[in-house]
Amino acid sequence: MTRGDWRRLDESDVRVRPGKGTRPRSKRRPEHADAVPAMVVGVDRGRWTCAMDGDPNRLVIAMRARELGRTPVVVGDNVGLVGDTSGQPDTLARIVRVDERRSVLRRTADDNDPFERVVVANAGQLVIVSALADPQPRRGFIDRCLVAAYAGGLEPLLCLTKSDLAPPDELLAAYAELSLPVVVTRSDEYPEELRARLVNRLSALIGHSGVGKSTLVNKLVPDAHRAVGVVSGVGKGRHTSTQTVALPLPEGGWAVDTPGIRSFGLAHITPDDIVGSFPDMKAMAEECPPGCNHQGPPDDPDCMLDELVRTGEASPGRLESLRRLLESRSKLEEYD
Ligand SMILES: Nc1nc2c(ncn2[C@@H]2O[C@H](COP(=O)(O)OP(=O)(O)OP(=O)(O)O)[C@@H](O)[C@H]2O)c(=O)[nH]1
Ligand SMILES: [Zn+2]
Repeated sequence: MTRGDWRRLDESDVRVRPGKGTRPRSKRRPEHADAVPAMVVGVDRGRWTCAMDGDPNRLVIAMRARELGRTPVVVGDNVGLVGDTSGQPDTLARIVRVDERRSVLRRTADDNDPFERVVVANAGQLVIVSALADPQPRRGFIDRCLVAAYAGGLEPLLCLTKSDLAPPDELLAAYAELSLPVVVTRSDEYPEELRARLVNRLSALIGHSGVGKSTLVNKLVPDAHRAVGVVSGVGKGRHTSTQTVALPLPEGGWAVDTPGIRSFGLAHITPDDIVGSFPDMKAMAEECPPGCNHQGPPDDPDCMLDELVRTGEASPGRLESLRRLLESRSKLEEYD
């Protein structure tokens, strides 16, 4: 997603958001025909930092136009801006359009906020950062991240850090059957493979505190602190350490740090939402009885996925891995 082609992934973006069929459009369209495209890279108290044309060097601060009401606008959203888009100090543009999202990462409702919320839009990739030791890896957490990724339309990438402290073999074996890309890093080596996988994409990074996420981000985005500073300067000086921000990668693309996400919204995800991300399973799952949870016998004795193993189209381990994920969807929160 270098500048210029950052919106090309889905041309349908250019349309006004669908789903408002009853409202006459003729009134709104001429007014916003001049709206310029931008990507949201930071949000702070009613102010959105937007990169014009996806260019990290052309940041503009915007408010949400009144006509959008409370339409959520989150990091990664592609928006249309009108008004003062000069980016000069003390100027404010208006967001008049939010394009349809290609993917969504949701966080769970919590005590202060009963609604599940989208925290990152349009990320192509979810980088699940887990240390191999100190802190110990937590399979339950990784599984829940995978479910959130598959259901939200993001490709997962497992990033195992601190390989100087423990070998990755056991975890690699646990996820081998999911054909999931994995990179292994240690802080005394440059994370070359990870860098290559982030170029020209919008990637969200998730991981527990202490796994080495900041260490990685600081290597990948040499001026990360400055970039974050730009965003925090926007909303009257508040600390942004708990904010989700998109950091520009030197070669193009963005890494979205998500320090604010403590758990994922998995409540409304169905087994089919997850199975849909497995091309080799999807078609067969459509042959299952209605309401099949794809767990196999005894709960789902007629699940057709077992057929894939019988015919040798899928390995028993792969089906088992998928079922473990399906199960983790309904498990209690393990992410603190
Ligand atoms: N041995 C070893 N230590 C590492 C490695 N990467 C990071 N650390 C250390 O682990 C600790 C946590 O690293 P951070 O990068 O701050 O971790 P984080 O995930 O950003 O944690 P928060 O800042 O709390 O969100 C620091 O003391 C790092 O020096 C590594 O590859 N090997
Ligand atoms: Zn089934």
